[in-house]
Amino acid sequence: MLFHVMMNVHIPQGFDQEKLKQLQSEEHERARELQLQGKWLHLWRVAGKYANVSVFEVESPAEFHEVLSSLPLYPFMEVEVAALCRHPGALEPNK
Ligand SMILES: O=C(O)C[C@H]1C=CC(=O)O1
Repeated sequence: MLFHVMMNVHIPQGFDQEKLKQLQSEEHERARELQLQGKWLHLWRVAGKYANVSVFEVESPAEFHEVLSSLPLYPFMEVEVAALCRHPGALEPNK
């Protein structure tokens, strides 16, 4: 199953900068793992925002939830999700 996700990260004002750096480093490591596992197919920065557009491929909505909530920055994210399916006009079977 494919999921399109928009993640907006909101760090509370005055949040400890060292703790933030640590969380960001853990987040990058987790993102790396998920990309290497083939679950995080696309990861794009939204220009000018602390936000990304991503596409995940997972087995089920339950796995998707597990993956997303495993992200260290998840508690600071506003997330918009759309489940994807193949478009009949798409030229190639795409992921
Ligand atoms: O920077 C972000 O958009 C937040 C998060 C998503 C992947 C990652 O490494 O950090």
